[in-house]
Amino acid sequence: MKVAWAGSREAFQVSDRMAKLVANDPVFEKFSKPMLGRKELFKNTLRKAAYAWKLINDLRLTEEEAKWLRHYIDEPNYTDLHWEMFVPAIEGQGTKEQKKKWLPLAQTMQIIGTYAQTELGHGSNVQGLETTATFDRQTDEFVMHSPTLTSSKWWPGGMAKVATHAIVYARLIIDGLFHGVHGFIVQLRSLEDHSPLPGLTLGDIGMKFGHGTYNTMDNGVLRFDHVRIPRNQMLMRVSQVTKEGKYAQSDVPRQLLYGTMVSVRQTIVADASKALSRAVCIATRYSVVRRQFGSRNGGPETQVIDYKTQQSRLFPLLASAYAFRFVGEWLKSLYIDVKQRLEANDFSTLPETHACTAGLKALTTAATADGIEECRKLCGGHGYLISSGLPELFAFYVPACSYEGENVVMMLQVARFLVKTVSNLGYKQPVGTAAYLGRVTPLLQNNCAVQTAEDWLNPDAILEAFEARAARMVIGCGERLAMFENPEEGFAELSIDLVEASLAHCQLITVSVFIQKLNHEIPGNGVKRSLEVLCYVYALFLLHKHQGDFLATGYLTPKQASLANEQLRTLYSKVRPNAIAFVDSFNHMDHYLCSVLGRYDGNVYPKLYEAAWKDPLNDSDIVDGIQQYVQPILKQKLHYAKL
Ligand SMILES: CCCCCCCCCCCCCCCCCCCCCCCCCCC/C=C/C(=O)SCCNC(=O)CCNC(=O)[C@H](O)C(C)(C)COP(=O)(O)OP(=O)(O)OC[C@H]1O[C@@H](n2cnc3c(N)ncnc32)[C@H](O)[C@@H]1OP(=O)(O)O
Ligand SMILES: Cc1cc2nc3c(=O)[nH]c(=O)nc-3n(C[C@H](O)[C@H](O)[C@H](O)COP(=O)(O)OP(=O)(O)OC[C@H]3O[C@@H](n4cnc5c(N)ncnc54)[C@H](O)[C@@H]3O)c2cc1C
Repeated sequence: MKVAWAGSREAFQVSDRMAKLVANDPVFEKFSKPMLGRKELFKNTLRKAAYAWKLINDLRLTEEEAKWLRHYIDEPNYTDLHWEMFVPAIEGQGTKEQKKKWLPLAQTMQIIGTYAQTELGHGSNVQGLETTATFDRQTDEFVMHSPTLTSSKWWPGGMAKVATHAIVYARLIIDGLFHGVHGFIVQLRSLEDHSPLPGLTLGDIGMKFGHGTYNTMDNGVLRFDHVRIPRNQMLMRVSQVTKEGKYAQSDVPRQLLYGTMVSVRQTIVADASKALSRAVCIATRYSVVRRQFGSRNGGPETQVIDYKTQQSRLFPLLASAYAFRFVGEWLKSLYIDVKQRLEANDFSTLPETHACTAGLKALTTAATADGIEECRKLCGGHGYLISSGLPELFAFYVPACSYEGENVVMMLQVARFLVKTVSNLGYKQPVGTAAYLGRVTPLLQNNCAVQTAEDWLNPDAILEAFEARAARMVIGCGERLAMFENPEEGFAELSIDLVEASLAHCQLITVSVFIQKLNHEIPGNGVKRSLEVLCYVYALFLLHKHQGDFLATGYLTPKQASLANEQLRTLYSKVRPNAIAFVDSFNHMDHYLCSVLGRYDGNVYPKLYEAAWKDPLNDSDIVDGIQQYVQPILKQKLHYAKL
């Protein structure tokens, strides 16, 4: 199962080696992070990043190994933006000459970059950005300027204190004419003494949710006061500005400007399973150790994992972790394919890839953030302790619902893709993830054939149910949209239904990828049978959670929906004996989990007790402030005492 989770034996070996490297190195200790002040926390992260970079070079780690190293160090930091956004932006949007100049500098970290798109006033609406880049023909330069307070760049990671360069998104203006938003490479700091360059105001935007997690990152604010950059620092693969100030667009579609976001959204989907599996591992191990009620004749109480209600909250999350792992793997291969096509100027699959990355980013991050919080509650009161590992994990993870495309805004992008697909049905056969929309007649006419709970243990029945639900919701939206004279007004009016239809479409993708995985790629019958159980749990849990959709679209009868639920209960009993094996297969080491509740050895109570004594308040019996503020209250005799 470890191999099935990792993807291959080699992948398992690489990640396992890096997990051990990090766990065994005291530099990467992280238990004390929540006790550190902001400055210490930040400096500590700088130190770890420098040490990690040295390790990567000294040990000549491959890119794959370096990624795992970063993963297990488990600390958001400036290098994330450098590697995940700055470098890909140059790769995807730079010309050959620009790549030749900038990539070697970036890849050796002689310059450190960030991605400065969001502003104080606009994040989701990229076309609404206000920063200007005005071409000056006399000097062959762009003048970067922040004309309003709301045009201040706001949020870019690593920008406040570390980055030497940024890809800045700004409105291109030539001779007073606006030519849309474009990316520009801008130097922010001196490479000699790291001071901000003239004309720039740079700072940190302040503390964020949670303590020891995202505050390791210096998310920044940046303002320009007529800062000049050479013309050749506009990223010019999509559009070019000549020395004479002529604006030209190549055959490359404008959407490629958004390409870096496609790349990172794919990474975010691949990472969702890592965060969810971590929370599920903690909650499952603890649920086996924790006992409440049910003692008979003085015997042990019941392990909380044996309560059906606990199983009904925990096991769907366990199954979701596996589902997200497989859909992440699948999306990565889709992305690698589109990347190769884009390099060869084939843009045909970009719209579908955009819809998949946007929609799956929204689906997986929302479910993972909610799932981590559910795991915290599954651990009862102890889940609220920092030492459980869950509060900090939640604080670290939850901004994924907002960054890289706010989740609802992303689902609306999927909706645009689906509406377009449906309106083209007469003359263009849909392919890939939308292929089912080409079979609307049977999907709208045939109803579910399930008659017994056993009938639900059938991938074809499940797939057809998810296809019919999604098709009926999407087509229904299409029909209602057609009644509006103004399509944009209709889209806004129906946006709630459109978001629900997009979610149904994305859930269909996750379910079908899980089923595909079982059909083709699982080594070993035992592993395959166990994963089948999880696949059914995932699908039937979604069916139960969204049974309103399945019933309202008329595909299922109430009886069939309740048979699905009956089957789900039976499936929980099949998951139970393997629950610990399922979470051990994630191969999360104690160092990575950083949780006294999720320890591999199950030695929870002594370690929980021990962790409490490490709190600085326990350094002495009488702490600072007691004598000054508590003792006087105890000793005073005021009139309230008489009441
Ligand atoms: C201490 C430890 C140290 C470790 C040290 C290690 C050392 C070094 C290690 C080296 C090793 C290397 C590896 C390191 C790896 C590190 C791993 C790190 C893992 C972390 C991964 C996660 C990173 C997360 C970081 C988070 C930071 C966050 C960043 C951000 O948030 S950036 C800002 C993001 N902003 C948004 O997403 C904005 C959202 N808005 C939009 O996208 C758009 O405005 C819109 C789409 C909503 C609307 O667009 P528009 O107004 O143009 O309108 P439309 O008409 O809707 O669209 C037009 C048209 O375009 C199509 N379209 C839209 N978007 C896209 C797209 N993206 N792609 C393609 N097409 C698109 C749309 O469909 C329309 O098409 P059409 O006209 O209909 O055809
Ligand atoms: C931790 C973190 C790190 C970040 N790092 C970076 C970075 O490195 N670089 C960078 O450039 N940015 C970064 N960002 C910014 C991030 O990309 C934006 O916050 C994100 O894109 C959301 O945009 P917004 O803040 O404008 O939200 P808004 O769009 O203002 O969202 C507010 C609400 O309005 C709703 N809404 C907005 N538009 C619509 C619509 N059309 N229809 C219906 N509802 C709508 C949303 O659903 C949401 O509920 C980061 C953010 C965070 C939290």
